[in-house]
Amino acid sequence: MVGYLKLLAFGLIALFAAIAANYAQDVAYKVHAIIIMLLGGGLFLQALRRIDEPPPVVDTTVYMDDVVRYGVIATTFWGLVGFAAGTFIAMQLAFPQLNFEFAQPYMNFGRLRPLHTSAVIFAFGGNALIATAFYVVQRTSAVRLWGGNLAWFVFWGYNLFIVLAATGYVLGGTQSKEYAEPEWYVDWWLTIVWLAFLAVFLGTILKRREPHIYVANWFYLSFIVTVAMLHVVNNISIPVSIFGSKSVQVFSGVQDAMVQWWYGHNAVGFFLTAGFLGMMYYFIPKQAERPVFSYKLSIIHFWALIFLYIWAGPHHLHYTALPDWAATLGMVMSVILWMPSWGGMINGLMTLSGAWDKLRTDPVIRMMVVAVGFYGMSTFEGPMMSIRSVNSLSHYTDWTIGHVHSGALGWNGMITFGALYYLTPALWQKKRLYSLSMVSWHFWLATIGIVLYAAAMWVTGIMEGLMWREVDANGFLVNSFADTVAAKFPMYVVRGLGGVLYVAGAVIMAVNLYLTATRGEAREDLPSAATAQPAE
Ligand code: HEM
Ligand code: HEM
Ligand SMILES: [Cu+2]
Repeated sequence: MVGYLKLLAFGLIALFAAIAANYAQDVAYKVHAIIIMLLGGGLFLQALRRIDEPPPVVDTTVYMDDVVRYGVIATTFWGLVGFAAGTFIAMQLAFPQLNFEFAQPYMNFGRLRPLHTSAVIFAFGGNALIATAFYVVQRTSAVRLWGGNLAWFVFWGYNLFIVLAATGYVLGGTQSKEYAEPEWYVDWWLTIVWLAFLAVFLGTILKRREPHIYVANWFYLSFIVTVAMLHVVNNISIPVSIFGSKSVQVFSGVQDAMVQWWYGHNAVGFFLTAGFLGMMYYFIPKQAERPVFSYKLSIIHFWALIFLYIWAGPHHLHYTALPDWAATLGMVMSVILWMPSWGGMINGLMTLSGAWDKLRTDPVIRMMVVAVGFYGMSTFEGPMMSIRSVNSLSHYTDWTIGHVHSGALGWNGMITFGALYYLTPALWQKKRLYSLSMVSWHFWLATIGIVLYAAAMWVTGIMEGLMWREVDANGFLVNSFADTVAAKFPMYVVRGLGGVLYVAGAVIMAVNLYLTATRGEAREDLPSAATAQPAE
């Protein structure tokens, strides 16, 4: 019966996608319709071939780790794609000739930039968050994921979203909202996938065998719930036609700007921070083999963090049409936010107390510690940049870009690498990583890459901010905009070099993880595979 329903569903999807492809009004929509049509058709054929097969027997007494393994692979893959894209657009800024004439308009900076941001945040970061959330919630609840194959739907559905988003940008399908570029139908699809993610996560928590809900799960849950809310509100728009990608935003003017930055800032707060703190709270104690430094602190900074973040968005809109009181409110909340942010940093770092020697012996721990250090640094810099007078210098300059990447490369990147290094041997039942010296290489390449990136951006950012302000004795501006662009050239090359080092480190990681999975020494005991074990 289920088999026939599947046939019907996939058949209808393929049919409607074919109709949509036929009537498509723009190329992004057409390509997307064709992708869905092929996918629906393929799934239809697969369902047809399996129609008489009994459903496979699944051992429900063990953790559902296959989907996490796929997540680890997807994270590594998208990381490489996103970092390479970042390095390429960094080079485009230094050498505009790289906006190749033959590839216009598909590969110009304007289209590749959102490809980069979405690839690193949503594809790399999102897959890392989904995979680790699935891993952590099972281990800390001592039950298998709720919802059977729903977890697979989340994984594949999310990655389909990524493919639609990325191809859309290159083909010019975008609603021009930063970090929310995908058009309406892609947004709808993500909403469905995200609700399924929430259901799997919450369902697992509800059926847990461990009475306590470990703090990492609090962070993951707040991330999933808040992102759902942000995504839906920020993307309220009316399609111009159901056969085209264009849509019209419901909000306009300063309201639209405020909704956009309420979304944008909280994407930082809940996607790039709360979710990754969930990762920190599980993998650092595990890797260090030490309990969390202060459980009380983790609860206090959790509530403070989620209460404060939601108000801070207006710091992106200083000196705009947004009323001053709103910008001031955002600024004040941002400055206070420094405290709970550092609460998290302190808790992460101090978890190592009594195990500091591991910094010397374990490069994975070193990676995690540097991640937390960069988290602390960017959450000091952020509140500072929120102050109106500081922002009047930093806004529109590369200082912002430097801030972004000390958070992104340092915190999100490094903590994810640490989690991947922990997960790969654990999931492929290996005694240890293939090579620790490769981890060391990765660590140094990435760290030097970040330092080059951030330092170059501080220099260019403050330089251009000051150049824009410079006036002569008569009060005329001294520099034209083009002067500032020319002055930045050397630093843009340095940033590009930083990117090359960062990508090189990630390639080494990918090779190391692959060799760990294929050639690592097998581990016989499988203590973590059974849900009958106590929570860990
Ligand atoms: C090899 C590593 C990377 C390089 C070389 C790189 C390079 C770049 C470049 C050149 C830009 C455009 C800057 C501009 O418009 O002036 C950019 C923007 C951005 N990147 Fe990266 N990136 C890298 C990794 C990452 C990672 C890992 C993340 C997130 C997890 C990230 C998040 C972002 C964001 C959010 C922006 C937009 C910033 C803004 O609009 O203020 N990047 N990146
Ligand atoms: C207490 C924490 C933080 C505060 C108060 C804060 C504050 C700020 C401020 C004031 C800006 C510049 C706005 C502008 O002039 O346009 C900014 C930009 C940004 N920050 Fe942070 N930040 C914090 C932490 C982080 C972290 C940890 C990350 C990344 C993991 C991050 C990612 C970003 C991004 C992506 C932007 C660029 C947005 C854009 O214009 O495209 N921030 N932040
Ligand atoms: Cu912000």
